[in-house]
Amino acid sequence: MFLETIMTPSDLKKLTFDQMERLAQEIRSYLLEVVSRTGGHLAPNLGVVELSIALHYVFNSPQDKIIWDVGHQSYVHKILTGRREELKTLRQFKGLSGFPKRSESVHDCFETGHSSTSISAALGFALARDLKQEKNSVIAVIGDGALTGGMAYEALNHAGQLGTRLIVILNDNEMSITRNVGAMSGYLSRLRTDPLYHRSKEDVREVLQRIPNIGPKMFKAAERFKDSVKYLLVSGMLFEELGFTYLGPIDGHNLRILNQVLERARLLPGPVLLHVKTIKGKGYPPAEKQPNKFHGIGPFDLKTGKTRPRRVPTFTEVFGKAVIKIAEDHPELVAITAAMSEGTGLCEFSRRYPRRFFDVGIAEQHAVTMAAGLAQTGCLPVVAIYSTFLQRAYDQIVHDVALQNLHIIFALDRAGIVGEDGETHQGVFDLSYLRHIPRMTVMAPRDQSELVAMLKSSLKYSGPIAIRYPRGSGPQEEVDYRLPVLPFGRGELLREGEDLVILAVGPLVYQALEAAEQLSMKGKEAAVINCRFVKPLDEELILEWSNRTKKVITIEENVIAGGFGSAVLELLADRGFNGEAARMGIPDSFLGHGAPDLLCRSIGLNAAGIIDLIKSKGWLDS
Ligand SMILES: Cc1ncc(C[n+]2csc(CCOP(=O)(O)OP(=O)(O)O)c2C)c(N)n1
Ligand SMILES: CC(=O)[C@@H](O)[C@H](O)COP(=O)(O)O
Ligand SMILES: [Mg+2]
Repeated sequence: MFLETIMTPSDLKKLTFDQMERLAQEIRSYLLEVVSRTGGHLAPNLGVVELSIALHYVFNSPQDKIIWDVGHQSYVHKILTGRREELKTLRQFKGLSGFPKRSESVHDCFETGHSSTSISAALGFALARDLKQEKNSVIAVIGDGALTGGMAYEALNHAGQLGTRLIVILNDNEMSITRNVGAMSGYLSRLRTDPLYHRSKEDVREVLQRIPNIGPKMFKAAERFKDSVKYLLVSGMLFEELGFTYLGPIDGHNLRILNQVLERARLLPGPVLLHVKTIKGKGYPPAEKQPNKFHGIGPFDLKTGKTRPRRVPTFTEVFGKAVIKIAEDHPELVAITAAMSEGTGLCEFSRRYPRRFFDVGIAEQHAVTMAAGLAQTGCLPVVAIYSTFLQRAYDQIVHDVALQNLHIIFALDRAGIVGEDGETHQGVFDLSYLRHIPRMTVMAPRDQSELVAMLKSSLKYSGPIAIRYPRGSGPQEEVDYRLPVLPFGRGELLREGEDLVILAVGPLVYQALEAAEQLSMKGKEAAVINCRFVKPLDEELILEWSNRTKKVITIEENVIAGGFGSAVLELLADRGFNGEAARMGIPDSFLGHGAPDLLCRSIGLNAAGIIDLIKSKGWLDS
């Protein structure tokens, strides 16, 4: 077993190519053994086994900097940099992160998680190196999906102009999470497959020279239009025009070729783009066949590739069904995703309404402003973007949507604690980054049926509307799709009580009810309000019960700073409230990875935490 001999990248350099090929097989088996138990991003990592080995063979991390775009494909890098054993704790509470983490290793030089950041970061490393007159290499590994993110072009544009030494490795497996989209994807596939694109200028000269009489003249004429010749016949013209030396496309599973071309790239003076062709899920037939399913997967049966069936409908599934039902009666409704059609539940919608479905690629900013154009022209866009990824489009929401007061429905999936994806993916800022935007409506359903009601109600409201809901199954096994339109801005009194009031947002309502039951057994009666609207607040209901009990607790799956609780404190302060209030939510720090209930418990964001808070305030005794 060569795998056990690899503790640092330098151990790799002792191996022959044949031994490295054996190592690649061992790594694949190990990935399958571990990820089938822990869950994780299996297919992306199976696709970069040889590339990761070759990178650490040719370059000298940590002196040479390797930045993994998105970073979901960094498990092999972690195995090669001394974390083979810790991989067994992958994505578990206090275990190894599923993304690069500087606290884990010096070889993780930059943290990623959101897409398309690697080239910008790499350019930063390269420029700092140049300023310090150092000589190390800087490498960004970016996927074809991540290359649909606009930030990548901002960086390519800048790097190409500066001409600094930088290596961008385009890991092209023709997949984002689902099949890749966009004109760039089409260009890359031509680079991969069209023989014409593989010819060099010399080949063209030879071909044209063979044509008697006119051949040489043609070549001279073509020479004059060198761009067209270069564009037509030299591979990777787009990148060359941006100032990069384009190498490839090469087989990303051939260690000898990888090592040879990486060695060449290492010695080139300016920015280089190496186009590498890989197979997402390579080496595990179920993943090769369904790279989307195995992009990010829960624990699964290695023999069958099957995951544990889920009984309770997820918020995502309910959203997907409800938006189709609504679309049947509203031809103006269009649905938009940013490369997350499966994750947001829009696949069936895309099949039913292909002309009313848009997958923009990993381009959240573009998605929002395109929605603004659609809304301005009579469509009703439903923009389904994870809470964390919508952070990318904050200014577009303010500048292109709210300012023009456009009627757009933002479906914020994965809002709240997502769990195993950790800090970069927790959807815990949206209540804070949305509620202060003028004209914005912000809602949070307590369960799947209320999500349906909010979607339907949003048709009757005006302006920009955000509905935020969590990852995974909701509390209901049966969903009622017939709920009536909700009264705008109104909360729901779920329980009366004279001793205190708990104002809860989303599914945390059920933790509040649980706490109220426990308090009742201690002789205290808590009122519980389902605060469906984070903006506008139901001021009347909140003030009534705050003044009545004089003790207020707010609880939300959002950072405490600037969230729902802050909005309530602002209201109470403005209205001269003279009681006591306490906020519960995510503390002012980044929440790591682990199972959501463990993470909630770790910060007391549950019924027990509510009781503990009440005890700490001495409210049980008063
Ligand atoms: C800003 C942002 N939007 C969406 C995502 C979700 N996401 C994670 S990986 C991925 C696809 C990446 O495709 P690619 O870069 O080709 O990598 P591959 O998985 O194919 O190796 C997407 C859309 C993200 N991480 N960041
Ligand atoms: C790496 C990445 O950003 C996505 O794959 C993300 O992990 C998907 O999250 P869900 O599993 O919640 O859809
Ligand atoms: Mg890809």
